[in-house]
Amino acid sequence: MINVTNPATGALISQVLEHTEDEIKAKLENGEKAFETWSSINAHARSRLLRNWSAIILKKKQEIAEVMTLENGKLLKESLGEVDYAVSYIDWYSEEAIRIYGRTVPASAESKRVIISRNPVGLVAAITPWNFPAAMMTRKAAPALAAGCTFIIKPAEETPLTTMKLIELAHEAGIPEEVIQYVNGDGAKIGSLFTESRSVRKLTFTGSTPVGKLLIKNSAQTVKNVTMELGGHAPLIVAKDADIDFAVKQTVLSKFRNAGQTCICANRVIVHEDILDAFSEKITEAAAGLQVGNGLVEDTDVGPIINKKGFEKIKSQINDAVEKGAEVLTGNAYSANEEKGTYFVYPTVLKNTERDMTIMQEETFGPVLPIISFKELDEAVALANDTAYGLAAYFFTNDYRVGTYLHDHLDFGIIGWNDGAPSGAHVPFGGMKESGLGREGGAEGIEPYLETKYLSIGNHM
Ligand SMILES: NC(=O)c1ccc[n+]([C@@H]2O[C@H](COP(=O)([O-])OP(=O)(O)OC[C@H]3O[C@@H](n4cnc5c(N)ncnc54)[C@H](O)[C@@H]3O)[C@@H](O)[C@H]2O)c1
Ligand SMILES: N[C@@H](CC=O)C(=O)O
Repeated sequence: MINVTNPATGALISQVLEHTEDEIKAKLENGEKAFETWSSINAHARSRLLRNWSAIILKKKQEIAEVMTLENGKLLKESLGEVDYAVSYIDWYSEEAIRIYGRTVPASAESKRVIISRNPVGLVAAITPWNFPAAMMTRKAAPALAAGCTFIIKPAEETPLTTMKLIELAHEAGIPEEVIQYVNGDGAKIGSLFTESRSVRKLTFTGSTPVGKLLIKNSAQTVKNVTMELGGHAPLIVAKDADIDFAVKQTVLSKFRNAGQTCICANRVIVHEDILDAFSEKITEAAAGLQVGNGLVEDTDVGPIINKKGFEKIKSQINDAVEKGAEVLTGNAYSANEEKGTYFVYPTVLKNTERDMTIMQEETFGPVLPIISFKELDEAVALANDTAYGLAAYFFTNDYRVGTYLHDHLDFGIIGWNDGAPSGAHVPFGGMKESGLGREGGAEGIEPYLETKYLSIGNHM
């Protein structure tokens, strides 16, 4: 049994049954069998079913958002926004379902014809994290179902309820039970069952880089197609000419959303030395004004940290930075109750940070903003690229030459130029280097669910 608790209060919300190994294997078999029928239904019918699903979700938006806030802790307004964000993936891929085109290619002989078709890969297994329990699920399920694949998901143990609700609604919308399924239980155990299974033809994962690497390695046993959306360590560069007030607003949005527990959160702020004091003062004032508390309370700006492990990681990064000489401009304050299991971190701004501090090397996943200064642009680029990660990067400038230079030189999959919130169903989301493989969203996001089949017809008239 998995206990699902509210990270803001420690209260038990629900107990969820863990699936046994036999049950999981049976579900994988059912998913594989259902592929035969689901993949042969015409694309317009699949598109209509996806539209039914999104309409039903929107009718239950408030209920789903409340469940999400209870199990994840994020602000209710952020949960409501996430339901819309999750639905936008279903809507986008309901439209892409009817635009999966093949090609004909001029043959090399008069007696031949060549046809290239795009076909669904088969049963898709997904493993998702707790930080976006609705959107990370639909970003995978919607393109999979649109392409004609069947789908099975293991949500994070911390937040299974949102996923279970969305899948119940998919069935209510008319999508057959074996076409979209969930299993609950331990990540490592279910991960092994997914990677070992020959029924699963594709694995899609969002979560930490170490787990992603393990899944890539284990998927080699059955040569599975994989998509990996892993960790980030986003730099945010503020150039000398930037509109400081605008940059501060966007940095707050990027950094403190979901209490800093977002893979594309700004993790290091790199500010030109001429505006360092002005920027630091303004961002400190903005961060210090944020209210920390329960996401169900209207005035809250920053909710709880998901669990003790996340809390300890954030605290140790702040301590390491302070020990190595960082100046605390605000924060470095906590409200933790071990007995209840509730952990809050007050928005923290650190100045005088250095490259050798852990916070400048690793993903924080918390509301902490370290600032480092630069003089020349190539120095800012070197600092930004000095990481094994390559998910998102941001910069603020109104000088097109600075902007295009930064765009050309930053090694990241997602770039926000004067934009702290670049995500969307219509764009390809994903990272370079150890931040992942493949893209989700946009026209690119359906590609990983399709195989290319080539037909050569000979002896033609
Ligand atoms: N890219 C993202 O959106 C994202 C999301 C969540 C966490 N993270 C990163 O990961 C860190 C730790 O968070 P976490 O512990 O929730 O992430 P995690 O990678 O451990 O968990 C994500 C998902 O993977 C599952 N999982 C765990 N171990 C597994 C295994 N061996 N095989 C298969 N599945 C497994 C979990 O049950 C969960 O569903 C965070 O601090 C953050 O840096 C990134
Ligand atoms: N925050 C991401 C998801 C991963 O954390 C998004 O914007 O989609």
